[in-house]
Amino acid sequence: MKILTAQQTREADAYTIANEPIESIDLMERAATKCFDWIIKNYSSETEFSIFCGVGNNGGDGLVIARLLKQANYKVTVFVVEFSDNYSSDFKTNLGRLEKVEVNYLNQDNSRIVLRPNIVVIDAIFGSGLTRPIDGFIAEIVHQINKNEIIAIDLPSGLFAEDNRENNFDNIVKAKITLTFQQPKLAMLFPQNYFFVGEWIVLPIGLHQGFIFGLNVTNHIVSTSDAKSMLKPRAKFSHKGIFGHALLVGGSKGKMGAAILSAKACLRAGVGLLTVHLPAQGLEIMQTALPEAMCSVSGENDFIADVPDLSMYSAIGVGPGLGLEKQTQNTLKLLIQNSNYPLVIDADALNILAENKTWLAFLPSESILTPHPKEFERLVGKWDCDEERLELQKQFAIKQQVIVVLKGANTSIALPNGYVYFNATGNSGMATAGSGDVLTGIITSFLAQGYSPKESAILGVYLHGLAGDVAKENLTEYAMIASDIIDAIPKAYGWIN
Ligand SMILES: NC(=O)C1=CN([C@@H]2O[C@H](COP(=O)(O)OP(=O)(O)OC[C@H]3O[C@@H](n4cnc5c(N)ncnc54)[C@H](OP(=O)(O)O)[C@@H]3O)[C@@H](O)[C@H]2O)[C@@H](O)CC1
Ligand SMILES: [K+]
Repeated sequence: MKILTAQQTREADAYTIANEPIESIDLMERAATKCFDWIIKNYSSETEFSIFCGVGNNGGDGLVIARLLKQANYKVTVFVVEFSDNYSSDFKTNLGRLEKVEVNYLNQDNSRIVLRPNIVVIDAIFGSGLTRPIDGFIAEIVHQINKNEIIAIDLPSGLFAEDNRENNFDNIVKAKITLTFQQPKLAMLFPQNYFFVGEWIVLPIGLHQGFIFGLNVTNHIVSTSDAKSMLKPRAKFSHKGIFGHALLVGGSKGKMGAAILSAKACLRAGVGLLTVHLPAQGLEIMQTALPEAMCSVSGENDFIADVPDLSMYSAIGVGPGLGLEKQTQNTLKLLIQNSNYPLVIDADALNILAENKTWLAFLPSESILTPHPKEFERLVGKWDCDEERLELQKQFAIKQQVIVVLKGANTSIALPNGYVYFNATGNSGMATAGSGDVLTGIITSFLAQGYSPKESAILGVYLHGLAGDVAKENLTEYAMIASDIIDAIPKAYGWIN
């Protein structure tokens, strides 16, 4: 699904109004009704709401929600934040339609409000029309409402939809929930903004699909239907050769578990055959822990010191538990030089690359690098904010012609053409030892099965997160461990299929 900028959203609104066609006031009614429907499903009729409305169209949404909640017998008070006397036309119309609701006007001379702690605030002060950081009396209002539970409409007021580098973070609404129209905004996907956005929920409002289809957009969010459309059916009359032969290179003394987790995830994700290249001491461990995997054994006992014959494999993943021995580093160099197709590179393999940046130029194009933020920092240096981090990620992917999977909440996947796909599955329980090794196994599995590098990265990250969500349902995010993510892969497949 495309992530439109605020400007593109305005264009999509205008195009929808002109070509659906629908009156602007009716589109507002449709959007706000979606919010109302969500609110009444999630808040009992005992709830008391204070709705803070600006005088633009975000405020107009707030007024429609106030009217509908009042009609449904909720207790509702409206506060109009008069930042301008230039009311939008749809705001004016909806103010006229409001009946039997107390309306208070707040401005420069009168910005005092008293809110009891149990009141739920609906924030409709600013949406996508914000043009500068909030200050003055509006900032005072924001500070006061921030003490209460807040549902933000479209965006938390004060947060820009994309870039917040110039913003004043003291004066932004801190929502518990953000009900956002049509698609998440880029700023909602940055971990730094979680504090303001809370949990975001997308409410489709029927913007013109043909118009959105034609837009050139670089940022995307992976939806369930995107994942479904990528997943290939498994033919009835198939044999294991059809589903590829993956090679995983990993393991060292004390870190053999990482190779096992990766290997098991690779098999669970559906690869036909798997060989793991291991230090000699890993042979018995792997054969006992995972009889389905074949082993190729390095000459050294404690670490990997040579590259196996690569001719029979359809994909290679390297890194889990690899260690940083000098001979292992040379092995990685040879692997990079000798591989004719993209590699999946993780963990210690990334750390070795960070120490030997000249090797980056030799990576097979469309190789998939899967760093967590600290590993990415070792590759590209420090950043000040999430906007800058995303820029660095895109630039790195374009310059090296690789795919960068930057792991974290809303893992982002940057492609060699600069396009970025954000993932929305997964949860904090996945921040646990071995979770990354599982991801490497899954992505390598998809590559070996004949998925393109782009599909392997996007689908791999999606399935990994979804398996984490399945595991969370059964085990809570406190208690789950990496093996649980692997065990949940079958059910996660069931959710996509
Ligand atoms: N039909 C549609 O299009 C639909 C739109 N929808 C809804 O409309 C929302 C967008 O509405 P919008 O464009 O009216 O912008 P909104 O955020 O309400 O405010 C704009 C006003 O704020 C002002 N202003 C900005 N920053 C300021 C500041 N720091 N301090 C003070 N003032 C400031 C700015 O003034 P200016 O910058 O011109 O001085 C302008 O007057 C969108 O988020 C969604 O909720 C949905 O109903 C679906 C259908
Ligand atoms: K808002």
